Parts: sequence; structure tokens; C-alpha cells
Amino acid sequence: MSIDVSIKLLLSSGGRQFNLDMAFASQARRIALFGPSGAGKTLTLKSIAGLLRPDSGHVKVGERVLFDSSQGICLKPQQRRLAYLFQEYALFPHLTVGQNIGFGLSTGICNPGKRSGLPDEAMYWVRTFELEPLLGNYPDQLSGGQRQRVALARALATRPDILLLDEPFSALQESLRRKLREELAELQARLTVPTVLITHDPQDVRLLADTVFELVDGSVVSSCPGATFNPALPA
Ligand SMILES: Nc1ncnc2c1ncn2[C@@H]1O[C@H](COP(=O)(O)OP(=O)(O)OP(=O)(O)O)[C@@H](O)[C@H]1O
Repeated sequence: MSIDVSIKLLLSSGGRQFNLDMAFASQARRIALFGPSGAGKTLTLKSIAGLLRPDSGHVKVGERVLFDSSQGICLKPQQRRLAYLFQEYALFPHLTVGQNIGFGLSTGICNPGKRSGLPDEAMYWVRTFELEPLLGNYPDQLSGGQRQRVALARALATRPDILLLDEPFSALQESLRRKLREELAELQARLTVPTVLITHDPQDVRLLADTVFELVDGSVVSSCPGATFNPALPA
């Protein structure tokens, strides 16, 4: 699966302007967009997800055109067949693990006879990530690693073509960050779905990306294999 992004977006507020002029294309399964705060990582991810509409350009995933200003194509977020994992995974605190994973999934394919009430695709990830014993628990009763697996199961159950990861560890202290990063790398190795990760941490890039694009001031300035990544600028 390839991803091809070429977008322009001019934002102005309070007398300041930000010029997003982002272009990258890759066939790598694990892509990272790396850059300091304010480089345009979130704006790019939102544009891919359809949460933000660029002024011009295109976003293609494989053969599918998600956005193309010249053809007047702009698919709605729910039509884009991608999953977006927000910072710290944003689980619903008042819903159980099972309800969190089932949230937003079509109930039409549910087998009502099943105890979990979850469709087969969701149960596949529940079993793969060993979440079955936790289905009745609430997020605050889980470890960081378990929360990560719940969020991934919830995302993957929608059968996305591509998985977008938004700074998953940004708010965590270093020891937990290291542990969850290693766990995520192991989970990633078991997935076939391509991932696009945004981060300002070179360690995330080295462990979680095959290819990295380095962003500065709204544009890509370089790219290289993730494993050997050494940022030109400190993030
Ligand atoms: N609605 C807006 N109007 C004007 N400027 C904006 C708007 N949204 C974002 N920006 C600016 O665009 C720039 C890029 O923002 P973006 O959130 O993509 O950065 P980022 O690389 O994700 O940073 P961080 O790592 O801090 O999340 C920032 O300078 C931000 O202030």
C-alpha cells in the first residue's frame, strides 16, 4: 500500500500565518513524520484523515483518492477507511473495554448470541492482543500497555487501510514511554496495515518507522530509513 500526499494550506490567525506545503510519497509499511513543535505534523495528519481540508493538492492511499482539489474530490472522514489513534489513546473512561472496542462499529454484523456482543473482526483483535479477560474492565483499571492494546484493537476492528498514530507517548514519563514504545513495535510487527506516525522523538522513529520524513516549518526537508535516523535539528 502506498501513500502519496501533496497538500497546501495557508492558515492565518491573530496576525500570524502558517504555510503548510507538504509533499511526500512512500510505499513503506511504517512511515514517520518527525519534526519539532509547530512543524505541521498534526495539520498533515488531520488533512490525511479528512478532519481538515487543504486549499489544494491530493491525498492518495493505494489506488484510492481521498482528496484531490483538481478533481473536486474530498471524502468524508468516515469514508476514508483509516483509523486515527489520538494522543494517549483517548479511551472513553465511562465505557468498559468491550464497549470501547465496540463503539462506532456497525452492530449489523454482530452476533447477538455472543457474550461479548462484539463482531468477529473486533473479537479477532481482542484475542490477538489477549484482551478477553479485560472486556468488562474500565480504562482506569488498566495498565498503560493494556490501554494501548485496547486502543489498537478498537482502531483495527474498523478494518482501516491505514493507521494514523498521533504522538502516542507524548505525555508519558520516560520509563513508561520506553516500555510502551517497545510494546507498540512488537504489536506493529504483527500487523499488515501500514502506519503513519507523527512524533518529535527520534527514538520513536528508530523503533517504529521504516521511513521517516523530517518536517520543518510546514514542509519536508529530508527523508531516510527510520532505523538510522539522526535528526538534523533538535526537536
Ligand atoms: N487554525 C489555525 N490558524 C492558524 N495557525 C494555526 C492553526 N492551527 C495550527 N496553526 C499553526 O500551524 C503550525 C503547525 O501546527 P501543528 O499542530 O501541525 O504542529 P505540530 O507539528 O503538530 O506541533 P506539536 O508537536 O506541538 O503538536 C503551528 O505554528 C500552529 O500554531
